Amino acid sequence: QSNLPKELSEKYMITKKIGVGVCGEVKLAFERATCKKVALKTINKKDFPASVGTATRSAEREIQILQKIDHPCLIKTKDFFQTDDSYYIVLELMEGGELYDRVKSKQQIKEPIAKLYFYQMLKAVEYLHNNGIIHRDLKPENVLLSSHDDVCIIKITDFNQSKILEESALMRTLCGTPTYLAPEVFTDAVTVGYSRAVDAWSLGVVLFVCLAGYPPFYPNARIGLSVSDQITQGIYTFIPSKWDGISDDAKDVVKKLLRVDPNARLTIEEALQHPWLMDEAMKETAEGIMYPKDPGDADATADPGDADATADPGDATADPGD
Ligand SMILES: N=C(N)N/N=C1\CCCc2cc(NC(=O)c3cc4cccc([N+](=O)[O-])c4[nH]3)ccc21
Repeated sequence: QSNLPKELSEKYMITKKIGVGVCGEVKLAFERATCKKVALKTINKKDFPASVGTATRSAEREIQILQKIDHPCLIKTKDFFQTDDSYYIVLELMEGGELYDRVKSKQQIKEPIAKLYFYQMLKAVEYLHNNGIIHRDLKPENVLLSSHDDVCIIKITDFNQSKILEESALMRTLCGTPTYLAPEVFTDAVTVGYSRAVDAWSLGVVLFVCLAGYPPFYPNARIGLSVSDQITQGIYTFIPSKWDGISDDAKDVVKKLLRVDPNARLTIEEALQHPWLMDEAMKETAEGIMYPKDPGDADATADPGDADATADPGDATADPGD
């Protein structure tokens, strides 16, 4: 093990590599005191945005978010170390690995399972949005599965691109008397504050990939249309051979999330009210694994030591769009 922090190797025995991410790797580790299995994610500091200043700030913002969030479908950090060139984050083990690999190996995920995973993603992103956090990088690589079983907990990870919404100057302006306020300030206000809609779009793409086994937007899907043209024009195809066995309700959710106009796009709340998600059996299963009655069968019993240091939202830079 290259220059690991002493405290880290004293507390954990690090063994084999279990996942390789674009930025750093994930290794299986054992907490020496309890013999409990954990995951150790290493993130090279050089993988954060260029100049040192913002790198540390963006890294600190992510660590802040990771330590503040508390939801069954969001990754929980158990410990944290750093050296000059790397961050070492100890996490709950997610033995099912990335949703990306599950979709790749299964080609298409059965509709009821895709719905169970999608419901959990919606609940996790609903929690983030209610806490003024936008993920901005939702994709199958950032959705982890707690086990190899179809019915399992999913957890969203990687808050590298996340933004914390804070009260904006525009909000303060709109609270004052508008005597001297130009009309465009009001019209602009209608569209600003929709940056969270990007997460709804991304979940639409993730759902499409889980159900169909191929993405809605990809090179040469339409001759002469680049991927970004396909996206900005909202052009994609439900290939019959892949979609024939899938319900119209499922297709309808995808259509309403993949709306180019963010104001017309389903919000997370609206998606949770869509007929496709009005499935009591699925919800019962989901709530049962998210909030197990008997703490014994919790996937990772919360360690009382996991103090959730609440970050002050004012600390981070808000997305100018907000
Ligand atoms: N990039 C960034 N700035 N923040 N990223 C982050 C923030 C810190 C948490 C975090 C965790 C992961 N990934 C895992 O945990 C994980 C992947 C995986 C694959 C197979 C098996 C297991 N497992 O059996 O556990 C796995 N755990 C990927 C990115 C990030």
